[in-house]
Amino acid sequence: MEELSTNTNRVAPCAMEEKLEPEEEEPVTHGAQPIQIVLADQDDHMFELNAVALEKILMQEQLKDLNVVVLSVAGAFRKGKSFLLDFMLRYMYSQSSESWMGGNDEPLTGFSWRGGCERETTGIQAWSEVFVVEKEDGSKVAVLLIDTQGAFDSQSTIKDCATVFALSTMISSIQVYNLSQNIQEDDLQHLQLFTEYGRLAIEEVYEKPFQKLLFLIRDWCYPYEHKYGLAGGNRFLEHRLQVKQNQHEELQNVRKHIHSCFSSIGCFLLPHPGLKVATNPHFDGRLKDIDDEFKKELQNLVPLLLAPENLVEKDINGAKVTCRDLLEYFKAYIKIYQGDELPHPKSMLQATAEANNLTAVAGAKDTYSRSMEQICGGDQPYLAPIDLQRHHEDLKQTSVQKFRSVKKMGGAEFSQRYQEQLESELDEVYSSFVKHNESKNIFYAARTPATLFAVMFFAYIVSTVTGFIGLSAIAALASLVMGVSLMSLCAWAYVRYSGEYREVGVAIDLTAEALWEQVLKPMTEQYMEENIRQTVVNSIRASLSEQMSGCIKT
Ligand SMILES: Nc1nc2c(ncn2[C@@H]2O[C@H](COP(=O)(O)OP(=O)(O)OP(=O)(O)O)[C@@H](O)[C@H]2O)c(=O)[nH]1
Ligand SMILES: [Mg+2]
Repeated sequence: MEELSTNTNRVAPCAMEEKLEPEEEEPVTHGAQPIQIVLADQDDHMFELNAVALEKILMQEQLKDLNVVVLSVAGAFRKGKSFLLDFMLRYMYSQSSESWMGGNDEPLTGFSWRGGCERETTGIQAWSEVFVVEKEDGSKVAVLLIDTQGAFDSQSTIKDCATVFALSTMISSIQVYNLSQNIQEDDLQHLQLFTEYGRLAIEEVYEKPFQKLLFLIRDWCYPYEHKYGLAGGNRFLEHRLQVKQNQHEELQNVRKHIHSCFSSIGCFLLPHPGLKVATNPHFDGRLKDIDDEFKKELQNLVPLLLAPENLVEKDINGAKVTCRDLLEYFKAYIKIYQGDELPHPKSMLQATAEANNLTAVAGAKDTYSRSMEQICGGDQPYLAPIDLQRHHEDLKQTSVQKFRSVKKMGGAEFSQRYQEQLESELDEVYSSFVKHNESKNIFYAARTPATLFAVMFFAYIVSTVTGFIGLSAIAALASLVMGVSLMSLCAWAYVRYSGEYREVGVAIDLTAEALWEQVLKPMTEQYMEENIRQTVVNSIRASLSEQMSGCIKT
């Protein structure tokens, strides 16, 4: 785990040249305000970049070519993210002073924060003032502070939460993962899911796609086990993220994934700020209402992230990113999340239920295919179509029954969709079995040459008769048809023999089939019908005349 140290240095806040509309009427700090750079649409769950506002922040003349440091705070909703960022703002505005935390009676302003159980921040907000910090080597960097929509509120889908978290991880160089009381396994699983969603959007992934991650545990209640602050936090995290030999693969994978995503991971344990902060509706952020222990640790935490020597410049694929570049990256990343190319992250139950149902569909389909293979597979002889259909219906029913008998998550209504999918997939498999079976029918196989022969014979008759009576134009046309049919027949025979030019063979088959279906088959059927009719009429006549002669005799 990386050890961080504190220090102070010169800072010049750089306000936007043009005043931007604040998102809401919130108190402003030093004439600056939070700017909504990513807007969340509540109804269609889409995110939109406010490119104009972001451009105004990042493309200021004195900033655009400076390397950028982006600190973003993300995590579950209502856990004090915006509150913490406002202390960071205080530090950035007055870090030369030891008393950067401000006076005891000063209300806390900046990013909008409040008590209560309903969410406050939506989408992604940036502080309109970008701070220019001179590092120890004399180089200047631009520091941008970002606040994000809290995850897991009652209005956001898992995809919304994943999108905000992934965007925050992708654009930041320092990501603060704000947690409450402990690191639970589901916190790690969500981090894995969300960072994977971010990694998926990056085209070329080098070894570690993201930079610094700080687990910030609020309301830490176990200082007797691991002390407050970075050292205690890092020891605790080391213990939590340890990959052990006898650990279940699932637990190992989460840990390996997190290690593989960030180049530096740390943890800070922050004490509870006191009951006034947590429960008093009139608390407005004054230091006098906050517990001393919390203030002491906060005094250490903020410089660990934002002191000049601790600033981590944003780096993508080994190249430093300037404010101007960051704007372009932001535009590109948001486009990916607006498109359809990425899979939709789902809730654990939904993903598990889908996997259960898909496995049951695959199992049932496999049973059907294996049984059908035994009935009409490659080695089996031709089967009468009516028998084939009967087998299909029986096996389809067995297969659906098998699907229904497998225990699946998600409920009956959910699995009905998969049953329908199974039925339509079975019908598709059946139609390919039908084609395969037909190809074994010698008459079916001979249909193309028979049709071509019939055409040639008919054309020969027409050509001879019309030639004889002097209709030479029609005779020539009939000879041409005969020649084309003969050539088609030769070509078809060659394709069937050699297996080359298969598309020519398919075209000839299709033409012959059309001729068969449209002309020859109706003619044959008509002829057969006529024959049958004639036979029936004759037999009725015969039996009638027999009866009549019997009557006359009696
Ligand atoms: N228990 C506890 N409460 C805190 C802490 N820090 C701030 N709060 C309180 O938590 C409440 C919510 O603070 P916000 O900063 O608005 O929380 P948020 O995480 O930004 O919330 P959303 O914007 O809705 O995601 C406020 O009443 C704060 O006083 C902390 O460390 N522990
Ligand atoms: Mg907030």
